[in-house]
Amino acid sequence: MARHNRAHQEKPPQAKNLWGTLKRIWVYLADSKGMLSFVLLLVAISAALTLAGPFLIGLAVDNYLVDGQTEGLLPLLIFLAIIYALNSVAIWFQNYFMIGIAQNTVYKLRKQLFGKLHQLPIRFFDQNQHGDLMSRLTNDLENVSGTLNSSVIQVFSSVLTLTGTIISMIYLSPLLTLITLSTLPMLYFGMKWITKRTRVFFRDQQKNLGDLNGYIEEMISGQSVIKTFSQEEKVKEEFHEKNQRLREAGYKAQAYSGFIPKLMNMLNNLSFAIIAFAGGMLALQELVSIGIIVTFSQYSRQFTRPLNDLANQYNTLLSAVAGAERVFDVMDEDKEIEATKTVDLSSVKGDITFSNVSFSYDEDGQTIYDVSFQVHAGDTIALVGPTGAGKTTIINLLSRFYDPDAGTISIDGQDTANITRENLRKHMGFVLQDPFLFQGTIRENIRYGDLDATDEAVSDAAKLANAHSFITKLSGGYDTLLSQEGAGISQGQKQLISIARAILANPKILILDEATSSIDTITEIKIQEALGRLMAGRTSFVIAHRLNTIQQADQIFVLNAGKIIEKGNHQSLLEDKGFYYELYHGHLQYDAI
Ligand SMILES: Nc1ncnc2c1ncn2[C@@H]1O[C@H](COP(=O)(O)OP(=O)(O)OP(=O)(O)O)[C@@H](O)[C@H]1O
Repeated sequence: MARHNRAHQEKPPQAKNLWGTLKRIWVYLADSKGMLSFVLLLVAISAALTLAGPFLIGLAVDNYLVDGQTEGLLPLLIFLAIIYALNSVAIWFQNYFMIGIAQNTVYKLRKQLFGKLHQLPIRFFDQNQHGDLMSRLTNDLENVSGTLNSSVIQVFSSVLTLTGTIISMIYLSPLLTLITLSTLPMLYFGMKWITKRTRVFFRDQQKNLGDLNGYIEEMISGQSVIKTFSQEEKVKEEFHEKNQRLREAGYKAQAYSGFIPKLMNMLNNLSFAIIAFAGGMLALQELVSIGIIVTFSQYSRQFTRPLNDLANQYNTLLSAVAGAERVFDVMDEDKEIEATKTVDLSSVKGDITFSNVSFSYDEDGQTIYDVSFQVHAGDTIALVGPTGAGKTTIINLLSRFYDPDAGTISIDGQDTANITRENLRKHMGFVLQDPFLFQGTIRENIRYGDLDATDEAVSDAAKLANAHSFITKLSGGYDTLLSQEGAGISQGQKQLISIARAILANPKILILDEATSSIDTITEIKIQEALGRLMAGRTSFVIAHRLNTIQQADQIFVLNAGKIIEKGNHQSLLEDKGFYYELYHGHLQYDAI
């Protein structure tokens, strides 16, 4: 079946919602509320200990060092050492528990995102680059996890330390506090200038990373096509372009955010100089003590550090929010909707009716126009017509990969819109041109048709599918491990395995997409024979490319430009001397017969 992968459709740039996204992340974090409270308590303890250090050093200077009195100094220093040691222990525990919380949160996000992918319609996968989706599940989530690990603690600790430091400073000397804080406006405007730019660049960086990953994924899966068409140079060029774009976005994001520590450092030194100078002047007038100047010089670093941390965290936070937004974007996609009142089809006969079905993939143009037909249970229907006529689309509608815009499709008289997709597809089997085999043994791949099947049932199905003899000739037999996508066995053998899988699933309705690629005559005969057995007693829709399938079909639907233009069996259609007759005699270009 031709799956037309549409170019990745970019949504128009939207005002991204920082607080909204943070709130959504909080909902996940809130599940570990108890643990988080404990971490925050530890953060508060270590913030208090951080404040106590310089305060005690100031005391030591004023009470002991300035007076030259050493008695009592030692216990004070021991006390100071204990405070610093306790602080380290508290910090270690904060990190330890926070890593657990972050991992839990991202585990839940990952689980939900992966779950959501399975609820999305095929349309979504047609419209989004697969590698980009993978990037959301890996890079973007990793980004969120990394930030949670560090940011939550940093932000709380910075806010507490900052508030505590300023309160202590005001307590010690309001005047010196005012002088020290005079560098703040410079800091504020500098930061504003930088963060305004970095936010855009971080988003760009994540987007370009997703784009590059998507490209790499596609190029790795399409390696054989690239090689057969000698497109290596073009691919390298395209890669180079995307790689360059990522480099530029990354460079800008990092370079601008790299200014932040430099700016902080400069202001740090400046405020240190201001304290030394202004403090010295005040001390000369006996307005402050030497101890207070020492405490202030420590505190000034202590308040620029949390500010620095906050600013750094703000950037990491922005990049994580950009990642989280990309995750939430997928989570917010509309799920496939099932009817509220569904009928349960436990068994089906296989009568199928299309009544005035119309459908278009997008607003650009209609794909299927007013298609109506009736199929009796057990019949074989061949869908023929030029490429792009709508054969695959008819199948997509029947199996509800897409729903019609108008008209109804029914099975045994039941509108399929009222049957859940899962229920519907239980009664359908697919044998596609390029069967998808998973990494695993041949047995597991056949058993995919019915997970409860015994080994004996698997080999019986393989026998009916003419696959048994080639499987037993493989050195590993049924336990032969197939590498990804079934590499390691031939195209014809893959077909036989997929037929065995369909036989095991035992569906009432079959969808067959005949391979157009040439398969050697012996395998071809084996496939035809196996298909004959598989189709017996089932309603079969065949996107037919082979003459004998078409000739033996009970009904042939000739499609052209989304309409069924002729119906009948091979003989009657030839007698009509219409489109089919022309196709058959090669008067019309038709690459599928
Ligand atoms: N996912 C999609 N999104 C948008 N348009 C699509 C999509 N899939 C198919 N189309 C368009 O719908 C039309 C019918 O396509 P369809 O795949 O049904 O043709 P087909 O008869 O099966 O062709 P082929 O024999 O080449 O497989 C084509 O014009 C195609 O470009």
